Amino acid sequence: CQTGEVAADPQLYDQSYLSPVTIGNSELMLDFDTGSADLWCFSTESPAAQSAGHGLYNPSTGTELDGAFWDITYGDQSAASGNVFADKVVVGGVTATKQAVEAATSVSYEFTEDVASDGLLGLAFSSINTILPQPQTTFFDTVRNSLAKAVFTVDLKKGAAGSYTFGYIDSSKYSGAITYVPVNTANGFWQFTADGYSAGGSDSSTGRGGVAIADTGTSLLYLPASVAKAYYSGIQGATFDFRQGGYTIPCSATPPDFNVAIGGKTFTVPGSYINYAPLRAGSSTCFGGIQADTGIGFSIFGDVFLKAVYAVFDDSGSSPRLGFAAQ
Ligand SMILES: O=C(CN1CCCCC1)Nc1ccc2c(c1)OCO2
Repeated sequence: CQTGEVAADPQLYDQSYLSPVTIGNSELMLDFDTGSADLWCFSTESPAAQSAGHGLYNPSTGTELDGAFWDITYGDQSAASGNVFADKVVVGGVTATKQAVEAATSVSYEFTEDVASDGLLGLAFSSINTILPQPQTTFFDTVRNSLAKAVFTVDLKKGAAGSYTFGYIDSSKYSGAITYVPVNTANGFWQFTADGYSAGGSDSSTGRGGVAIADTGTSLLYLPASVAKAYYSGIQGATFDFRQGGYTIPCSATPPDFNVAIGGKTFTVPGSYINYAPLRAGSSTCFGGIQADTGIGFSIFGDVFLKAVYAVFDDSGSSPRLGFAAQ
């Protein structure tokens, strides 16, 4: 019965969180992403112009999956593609002896520029793995039956190292009870329904809830346009800046706390988390941590929300469920 824990190191402004993973005989820093289902990394096959500064996987330790290839495009239109090897992958002591490791032969500039990240480790459902002609399992699905309990947990923090655990829930990491809600796996995401939202101390709702996904790979909190609009209407100097691609606020603002009702419980995102980051170094205008989910099709509970809670991704029962507790 395997269990394990690995650190989640925040990158600048908590834009993403990176964790050490041993693949074959190299240790790489990967972005654990509950919003996708591919484990891919920069490799010795990647063009040098794209992989400069990144840790590389050397497929010589693996066994090539003949004829298998992968090609993924994320919601922010970043992309990567390549071929596939079966190799040993170890995360916090939890070992998958033959994990599908997707070696990149091409990546978009967003990944080239993010020199701290050597790739992604997908933790969504294997139904959306992009390997063709035969999709392969995520790391969690590969090791699931060998775990003490078929769960992983997410404990991200603002500006500090958090952790992911596999195979167990750590009661020292949260307060109060864990509130569980059912997950709809039809789209391959950890998808659930949020009941409603409100701002500040008031219980004046900023809007009804809706369909949402828990996504560690997305930095911000994308909500229905009406909820985002109502939230920013309470902040002096807040504006929707279409050139910046979303709501901005004065960096000097103190945004109100943001409350989310899930499973009949209310979880609070401190207002400071929503004063996300200066548009550019030294700017006095900041990008908002809450943005509209217009065009996405569902809300995205990314890191701005997840770093305010302890989250349990539970596939140990008859159907998957998500648990949330106050941190
Ligand atoms: O693409 C992502 C997350 N993605 C995770 C892998 C690394 C690159 C970023 N999130 C996302 C998903 C939907 C979106 C969006 C962003 O912006 C608008 O719609």
